[in-house]
Amino acid sequence: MPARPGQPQDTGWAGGWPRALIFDLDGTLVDSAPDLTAALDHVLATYGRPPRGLDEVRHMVGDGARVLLERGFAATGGPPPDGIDAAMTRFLDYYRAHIADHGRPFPGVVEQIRRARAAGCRIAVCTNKTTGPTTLLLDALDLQGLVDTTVCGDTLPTRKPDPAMVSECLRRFDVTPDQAVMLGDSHNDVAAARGAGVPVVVVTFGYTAIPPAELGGNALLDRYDDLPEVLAGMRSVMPSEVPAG
Ligand SMILES: O=C(O)COP(=O)(O)O
Ligand SMILES: [Mg+2]
Repeated sequence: MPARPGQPQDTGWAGGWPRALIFDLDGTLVDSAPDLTAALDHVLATYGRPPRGLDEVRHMVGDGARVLLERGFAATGGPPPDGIDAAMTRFLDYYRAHIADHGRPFPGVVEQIRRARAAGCRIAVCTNKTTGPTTLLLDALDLQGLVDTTVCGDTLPTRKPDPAMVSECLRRFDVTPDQAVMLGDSHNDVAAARGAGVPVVVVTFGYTAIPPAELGGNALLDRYDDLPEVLAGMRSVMPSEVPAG
């Protein structure tokens, strides 16, 4: 809403919450690495390759399943003999059947989403995962009802780190970049958010191989219980909070 002369600018934040929170999925909203590891190691085993295990696989997540598979094969002797598409089919067959055997929303995130929604904030999921597994995962964890829109790795021609997916979330919610906050765990999230002009909170419990503090986010989040405090700190330094006129 444009500010009237002499009135403070309406930034759209209400009750300490922005108008939109844009969540990355793997490593930010859901601790999905154990199921992704099981699926990757299952596929590798069918090719006689050794498992990679959770500690290694968690750092391979964030660029979509195909890249995860490519990384898994690269670490075990090279591409699959029948091609990556055949391996992808095996991966998706297994992953769909075991989408949330172990995966859970990170502690506290559901409560914070409920609080944000009660204050009128809308929730987007912005993930490089494709739409099929994303929908299955959100359904399996009863998150679908808490999410207003999802923009997935196959929604647009480009994926994160390109900013288009984040801009698409803003467009769907009809909000400006400073009325939204992105939460992510990787370089891809920070680059996409920054490219779209959206401030970004980096969670410190995600899957990045780069130390979270070095990703260049606006703030770090160690646990979801701290989210209101972290947002309050970010809001106090946002230029749009300076009263207009
Ligand atoms: O690598 C993936 O499958 C997607 O990862 P993201 O949810 O962190 O974007
Ligand atoms: Mg992620």
